[in-house]
Amino acid sequence: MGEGSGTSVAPALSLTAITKRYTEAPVLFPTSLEVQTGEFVTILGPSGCGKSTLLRIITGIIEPTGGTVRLDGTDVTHLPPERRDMAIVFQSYALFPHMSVGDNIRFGLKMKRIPRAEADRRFDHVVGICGLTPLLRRMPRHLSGGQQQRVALARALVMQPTLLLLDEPLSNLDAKLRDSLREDLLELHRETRSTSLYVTHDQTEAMSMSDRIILLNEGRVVETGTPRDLYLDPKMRFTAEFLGQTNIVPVTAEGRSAGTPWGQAIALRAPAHGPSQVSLRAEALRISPDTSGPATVTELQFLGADVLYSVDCGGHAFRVRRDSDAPLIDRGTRVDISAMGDATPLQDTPGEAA
Ligand SMILES: Nc1ncnc2c1ncn2[C@@H]1O[C@H](COP(=O)(O)OP(=O)(O)OP(=O)(O)O)[C@@H](O)[C@H]1O
Repeated sequence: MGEGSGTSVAPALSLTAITKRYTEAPVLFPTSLEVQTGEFVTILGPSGCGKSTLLRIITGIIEPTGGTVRLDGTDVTHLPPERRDMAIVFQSYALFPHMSVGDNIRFGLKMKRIPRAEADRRFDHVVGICGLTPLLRRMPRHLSGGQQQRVALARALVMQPTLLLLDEPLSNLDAKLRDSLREDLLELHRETRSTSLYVTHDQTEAMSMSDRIILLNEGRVVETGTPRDLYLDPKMRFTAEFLGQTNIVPVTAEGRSAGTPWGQAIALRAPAHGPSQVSLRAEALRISPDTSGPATVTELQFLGADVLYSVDCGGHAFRVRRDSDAPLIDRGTRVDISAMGDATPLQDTPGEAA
């Protein structure tokens, strides 16, 4: 991976107009994406959206119906998996059961005939940062799930692949272990400066780990961006609803301004005309008791740090989050409602039922 002097460096991975049909119906519509060297990118989407299909195409387990896969600028579309410089960590740890932890990690280095001194250097480095030194002589069956996944990760990292693929690697672990391994994964990514493509249906994992998220639905890229951009300023309705909890609010737009069901004019970040929709997060809405207010509290849930209110406003249901140290507002109370900040008009994704 040369740093071209002044010339642009090819992305570690680039997919151009990848399509896939197993039978009649397309599973992937023309899909293009790039992962730059050193990036941590997540492909996020609900079950059945085509994540595994895309991953299998990237690894070379299946061929796409159309399009091109490039690794560091080289076309690998028709190369078998073993000739692609990638390593993959699966949700099932897939360690060799008859080999010790140390031998599992060394296996790939031997297969690739990496010279002894270089192999030892890489092995020591990765084992050290993965915290596996005390476990090197153990057999996989004597390890916990979290430890096995750490070994699988070390086995992949030691190969220093152009691309590290992580296929739902945390989904077999319990919630607490998942949180701590998530932090470890990020630290490892930074320390090894690997280029990582993470695949998950879990929006919390995607938001907390990624430099960028590629959101997939029904075989199409819906939207791509940093977790912050996708959460705070989604352009697509699907994005707004998939990431966190939000209110899809019907508005009447006139250029850069839109009228809400409670009669407030809110600023739009992009112009729109006529009936439109915007996403307003539960924390972006405010309510306060007001006997002549346009809304009524229908439900409240105490969640610890905050209280989630359900509010009815002219037949529309909205959710509003308030700090729990603010005075509680009882069910049945009339309230005034307002939105903080501006909003982006949402678009429906192609193929999505309107
Ligand atoms: N071998 C196959 N033959 C026919 N259809 C398939 C095949 N593999 C997957 N599909 C279909 O392709 C679509 C996408 O499946 P895929 O496994 O890629 O989704 P996914 O996002 O990885 O889902 P999950 O998170 O549930 O694994 C689904 O409708 C699935 O039924």
